[in-house]
Amino acid sequence: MIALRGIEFGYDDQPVLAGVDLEIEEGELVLLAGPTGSGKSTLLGVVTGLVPTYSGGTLRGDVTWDGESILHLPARERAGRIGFVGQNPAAWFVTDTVEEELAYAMEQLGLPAATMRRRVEETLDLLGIADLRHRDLRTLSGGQQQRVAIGAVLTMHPRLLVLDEPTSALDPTAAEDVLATLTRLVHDLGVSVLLAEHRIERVVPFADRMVLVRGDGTVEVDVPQVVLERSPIAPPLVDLGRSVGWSPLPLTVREARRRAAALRTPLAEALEVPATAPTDQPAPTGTPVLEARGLSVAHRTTPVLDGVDLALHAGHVTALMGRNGAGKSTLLWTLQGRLARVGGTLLNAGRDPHAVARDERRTLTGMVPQSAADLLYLESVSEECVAADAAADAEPGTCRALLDRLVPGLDDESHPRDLSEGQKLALAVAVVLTTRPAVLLLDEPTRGLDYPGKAALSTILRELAGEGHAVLVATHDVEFVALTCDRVVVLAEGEVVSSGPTREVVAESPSFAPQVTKVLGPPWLKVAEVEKALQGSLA
Ligand SMILES: Nc1ncnc2c1ncn2[C@@H]1O[C@H](COP(=O)(O)OP(=O)(O)OP(=O)(O)O)[C@@H](O)[C@H]1O
Ligand SMILES: Nc1ncnc2c1ncn2[C@@H]1O[C@H](COP(=O)(O)OP(=O)(O)OP(=O)(O)O)[C@@H](O)[C@H]1O
Repeated sequence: MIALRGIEFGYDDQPVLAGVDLEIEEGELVLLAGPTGSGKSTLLGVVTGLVPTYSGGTLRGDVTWDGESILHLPARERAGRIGFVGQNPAAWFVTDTVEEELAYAMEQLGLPAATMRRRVEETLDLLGIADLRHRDLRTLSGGQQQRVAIGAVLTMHPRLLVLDEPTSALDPTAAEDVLATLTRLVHDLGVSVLLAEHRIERVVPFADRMVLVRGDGTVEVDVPQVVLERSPIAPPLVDLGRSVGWSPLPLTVREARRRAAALRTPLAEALEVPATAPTDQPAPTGTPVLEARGLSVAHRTTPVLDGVDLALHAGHVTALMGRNGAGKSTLLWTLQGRLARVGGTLLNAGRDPHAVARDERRTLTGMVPQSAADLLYLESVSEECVAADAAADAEPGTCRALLDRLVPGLDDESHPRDLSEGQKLALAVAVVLTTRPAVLLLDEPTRGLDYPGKAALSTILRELAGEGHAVLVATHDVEFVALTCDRVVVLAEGEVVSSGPTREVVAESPSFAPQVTKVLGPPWLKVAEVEKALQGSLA
């Protein structure tokens, strides 16, 4: 259906894509993966036509649709057949309400009113957003926005859907629902899907083929099984498979569980030995750094948080999880002090953050917001880093060193606006971490980060905790939680519905359990724990 031939693309003297050939057939779901900043969004842009029209840069090669070149067909004329949802869907909204947004693209195509009406209704149901239909787009949570954006392109019935990290803001259940919906379109209607994603554990089970963009701008294209044999980008299941020598590699939890039978005895034995059994941080004791009691918060007249109790202790990393729209971002901004509450008490180091002046709040609490790029306002990576060091009175080079751990080797002179999403996020995280606040709040800090980047963030947060900081991470990334967090607090409809040690909370929940727990059962959470236990039992 669509074919890329000999695609080369770059900015001035910086090559991004170096000779990409790719064909996508009708009714195929193709997963695009690769390191942060490797060129995934760029490749999607070549397909939609947004690159090079809006990106600048030089493009060589050809793009054909049913055999005819569309290289010079502008993006808006490709839009009827190629539907695109970008990494930051809210930035693309053109109307005010959910219903208007779903109808907008069809109006542009001049479809009859009755058709539009029917497709809006179908789409609201397909994506489970019927109750949001009259809502103002600006008041939606991140995950709600992502679903509306996907719905808005589906109404056009495109033959090819191009999606950039479509599940990054979705809770695990919503992500599975959206992927199941896409798969149904692929199987039943012959729609094709090209989808870039970092959390490939979510997509691999649905993918027909996988494209790995290597760091040098070339690609490897094959079935996921083959690409993952050697890929530096691999989900925990594949890491586990490689570690214990499974071949072929299992791609689904179900396959892995069958293979895992042989591990049960040695793992059970390892549990009996203190040196090889997984251990948890002892439960926090003493006075918390930050304590909220009975917090209630409303957006205008709509109650969002209802009687939330939460305590953050020095030395601990806590995860805040829960469905899209549960109130996680609202809670973080309330703890930070920006949002007013209608009830309850809140103390950070003995003070009420809402009552302190805005500038001083920043010294009490570090906050990486969901749209992390909002924190970046200077002209280059190095200016951001130098300013962050100066503002925090940190040793020169501190921010840059943090950044290099998250995404190595960014050019000092790059403009933050030109960074990939993951690079922007890493820079914003580095800027906030440089101030080393006693309390650190992060809202979905793994979007756009590859597995090595996430592992580095995990290590950095553990180090900060080790030095006595208190950290709270709102996230849907169950694998990151398993790797990083001691405790988990789950919100549902503005109330805390469960909280406790990570191992207990996620083991009890089919949607929050990481892959290792799903395959091996509790108490196993991480590949490293399994490796340690098996080495111990062989020794
Ligand atoms: N306008 C620009 N000028 C110079 N370099 C750019 C520009 N836009 C993007 N880049 C660079 O091109 C490379 C590819 O970016 P792209 O957004 O395609 O990466 P990605 O693989 O999608 O990353 P992520 O995983 O973070 O989403 C990055 O190194 C980025 O810094
Ligand atoms: N300004 C606003 N006016 C009205 N309702 C709002 C406003 N901002 C947020 N909401 C609603 O409050 C609820 C909680 O939103 P919040 O962003 O805190 O959720 P979340 O748990 O962070 O969601 P996600 O996981 O999707 O990011 C949602 O139903 C959201 O639609």
